[in-house]
Amino acid sequence: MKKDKQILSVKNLNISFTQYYKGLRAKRVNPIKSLSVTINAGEIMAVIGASGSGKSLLAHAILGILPNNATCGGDIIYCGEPLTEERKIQLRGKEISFIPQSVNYLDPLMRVSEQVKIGLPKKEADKKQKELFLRYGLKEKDGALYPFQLSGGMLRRVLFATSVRDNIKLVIADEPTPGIHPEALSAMLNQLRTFADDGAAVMLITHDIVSALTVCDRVTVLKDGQTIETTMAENFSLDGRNLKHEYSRALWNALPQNSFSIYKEV
Ligand SMILES: Nc1ncnc2c1ncn2[C@@H]1O[C@H](COP(=O)(O)OP(=O)(O)OP(=O)(O)O)[C@@H](O)[C@H]1O
Repeated sequence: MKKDKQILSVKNLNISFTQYYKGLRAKRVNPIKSLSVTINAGEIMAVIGASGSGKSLLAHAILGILPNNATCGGDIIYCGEPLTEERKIQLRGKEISFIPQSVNYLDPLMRVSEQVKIGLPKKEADKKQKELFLRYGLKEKDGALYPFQLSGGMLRRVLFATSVRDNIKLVIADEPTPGIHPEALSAMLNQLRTFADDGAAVMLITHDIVSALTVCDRVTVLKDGQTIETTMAENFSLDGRNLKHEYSRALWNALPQNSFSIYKEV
């Protein structure tokens, strides 16, 4: 895929909710007012902002998973065409990959190895699932477990592994890395870079801007449901301090780059 081609363009997104109380329409709230972001092929865009600024709602609007009481305005263009609700359903889990913030997206009644296989070509599913387990430090025996039997950090890795598929054009990663081991962090950030290097557009929603700056190309800042800044990662500064320059390079150098030596089965 040609790099620099625009994959995603969100223009003037507006989301409001009708809230009900005891079955009666009570009031409308409008947390997303005018939010715009574009992401090109080959690019990782970090989306940051305070809690409640609208990061997850942006992701959910793109993916078509807003609740029924939401009204959504503005334009979402994907590969040059409007991303209709029907196309969202068709492309989700195929061309459009989602790494959700909540581990509740995992099926509580399905063994984790089966969940990692969903959407993989049948012939290669077993082999690929084993590769993904190795890459994200999951042990073979973890595969036989159900989500409630895994630790929080392990669940994050399972969620991440379910997002790695062939032919992905857009990745929406909503806070994929909280509370995980440095080796898993390194593997996940490397995977996001690989998605982009293979031509995908990647949206990385996060509060961990120092980690994000190790891999992202640009940063979009949201405040109260609006885009207030989009800048190159190299130039991003907070209170006058250039974070990439001062911290992210050091973090990247400190992260383990050998995948999961300590997890390998003996
Ligand atoms: N179903 C809903 N009904 C009413 N308001 C909602 C609904 N879902 C989200 N909101 C509101 O929209 C705002 C943005 O929520 P969102 O989840 O996008 O925040 P966020 O930036 O992802 O926060 P965090 O960093 O804490 O995950 C919040 O004020 C939230 O309360």
